[in-house]
Amino acid sequence: MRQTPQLKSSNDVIAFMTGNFKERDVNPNETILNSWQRSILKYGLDPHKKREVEILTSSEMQQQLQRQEDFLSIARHGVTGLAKRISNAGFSVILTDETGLTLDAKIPNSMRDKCQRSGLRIGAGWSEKQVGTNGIGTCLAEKESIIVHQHEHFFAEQSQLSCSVTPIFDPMGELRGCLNASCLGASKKKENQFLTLQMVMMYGRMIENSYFRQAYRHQVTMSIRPTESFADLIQEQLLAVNERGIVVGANRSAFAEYDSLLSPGQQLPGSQIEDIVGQSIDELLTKSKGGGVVVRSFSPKMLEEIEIGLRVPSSKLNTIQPDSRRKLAESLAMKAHPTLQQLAGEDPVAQLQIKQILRVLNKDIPFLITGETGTGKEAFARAIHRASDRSDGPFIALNCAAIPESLIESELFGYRSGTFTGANKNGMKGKLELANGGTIFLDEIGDMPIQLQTRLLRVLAERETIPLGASEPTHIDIQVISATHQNLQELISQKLFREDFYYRLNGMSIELPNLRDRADKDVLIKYLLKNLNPEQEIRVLEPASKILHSYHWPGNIRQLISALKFAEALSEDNTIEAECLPKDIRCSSIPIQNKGFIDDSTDQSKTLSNYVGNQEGQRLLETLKKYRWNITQVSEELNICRSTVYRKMRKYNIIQPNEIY
Ligand SMILES: Nc1ncnc2c1ncn2[C@@H]1O[C@H](COP(=O)(O)OP(=O)(O)OP(=O)(O)O)[C@@H](O)[C@H]1O
Repeated sequence: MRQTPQLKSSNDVIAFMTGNFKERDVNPNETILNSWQRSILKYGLDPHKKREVEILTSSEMQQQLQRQEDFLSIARHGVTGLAKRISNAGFSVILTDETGLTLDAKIPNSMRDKCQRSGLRIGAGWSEKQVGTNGIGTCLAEKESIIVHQHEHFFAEQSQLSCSVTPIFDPMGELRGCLNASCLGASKKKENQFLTLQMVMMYGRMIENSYFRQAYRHQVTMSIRPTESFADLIQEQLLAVNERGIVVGANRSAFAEYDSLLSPGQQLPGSQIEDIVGQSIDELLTKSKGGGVVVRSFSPKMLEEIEIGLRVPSSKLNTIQPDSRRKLAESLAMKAHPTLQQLAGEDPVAQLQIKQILRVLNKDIPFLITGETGTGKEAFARAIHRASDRSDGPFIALNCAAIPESLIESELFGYRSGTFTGANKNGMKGKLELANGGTIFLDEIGDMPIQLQTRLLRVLAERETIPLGASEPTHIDIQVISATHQNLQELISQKLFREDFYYRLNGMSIELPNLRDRADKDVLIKYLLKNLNPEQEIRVLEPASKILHSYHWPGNIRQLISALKFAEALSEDNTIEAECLPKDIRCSSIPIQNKGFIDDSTDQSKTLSNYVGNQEGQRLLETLKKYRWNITQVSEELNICRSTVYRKMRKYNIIQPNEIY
């Protein structure tokens, strides 16, 4: 095997890369160069060493597929459609998640063995960190459509592949995965792959658009195109509007089309639909007969005639009178975001909380919501906004854990034109400015980098923000709601969270109960089933109800919703039997009500081997919770190694909060 020289300076790295490219007869573009640089410097990879693609075991993959069920069912048609068109030409089609893990693969039969050997298979990990420069990993890192052709791949093992890949974003603009078409032994010319890339991009956009429609299925959505124009799927502009005719969502094409046409300070989300398409929501509903007919209108923004196709989330809208339409639209929107009263259900603790919230509402008091994943922190924040005097203003959410630390600052404060090279030339409004007159929801606040806590603290005290690159501060009037599943007091003691920032955020704290502790599970289940299927009353039979009551619900209400959806789909005669529930819930045998069977009195009793079957799972779950899911501490307490903790967690279907859904 060849030895790679020591690369001490960036000049060494450049010389090393140049040598490799020359040897391979590759003329790399900037994307490939950057990716090679990352592979060497960031991930410490060596192109002269052999590197196989890592494949998950089938049980690990099973878990991943369950977690990604929603994404997969949305993307499936796109993957199959693309495969139908290009598999005869020898292409394999691959769908991955945002980490580069292959979730779905359509491989031409004749090439199955070859492709499997090259790692074109479900369960294969294609991140740059794992295999250096490659179509999938590099597309995910760069968040743009790319071709990685043959010897541009970092490792020789992949140099037979030519990959055309496009990223897939969810309706909130978050990277969700990518769609890839790969072929083995293509012609040497990279240009021959350009058409394939166009096709992949088209199907990628179609997946994003069905994702958009699925996410906004409870809202009116509209597809807009210039009259008489040739239907171009990549260009399909989609908008979602709420019951007051305010744009609440837009797909990539709509953003690209309208954002530059809006007046300074105006943003697409938050705009009145009338300003965009020249008709109010009521006019559109009436003229389209509740969504049945395409409406023609003159767009004051595009300054041309457009056609608007509406999708209205209930067939009832076709038959009712225009003036009652608004009421129905309102009730549909309510369903998408429950009110405070709906959230409280009949849980006495939650009802008391609501009373207290209503007492302090509109008094400029920040709320801090805590609770495990899926307990409804965001739902509560939205309901508080909706109940407040600011309900007509924007509700802007920032998930501090979901975006890289380096981007939080610009997301929050925005920047003015000319601040960064490569950034939007018109600058970007930060979330704080966007939330002006409304509410900002800072989700997973425990993940806010400490230096930004200092900056945000100042903004909240002075009610002024200075975007990056701006000279003048902008006044802001916002309600702040933050949320976390972490113990902020503990973060404070570890010096990871500022105490003064904590007090600034914690005007009133709202601690949401875990689902397993809620006293009104039956009422909640009834409410959720009614939401899932307003037309029919769904009954839950006693054995199924018992399981729903005794399961430990690590994913709380979100997991319950997903279990009920699953059960409803399998139910017959509107009756949910135990067999209709997802297997992991049916088979999870951790009887949480069976308290007291664990003897904690001696140190010896802590050892996991003292417990058998259900008791072992129960003991593990309790220890995990006691140490807030710190696996090292749990392994020490239970006297087992870390990998055994993970293995046992899998065995008992124990899922760490925030790892699910
Ligand atoms: N009390 C409730 N009644 C009915 N539905 C609820 C309730 N609380 C939450 N939900 C629903 O449960 C789902 C998950 O809620 P939400 O996203 O607000 O949880 P979360 O605590 O913010 O989760 P995470 O910490 O993982 O972001 C949403 O669909 C929400 O509408």
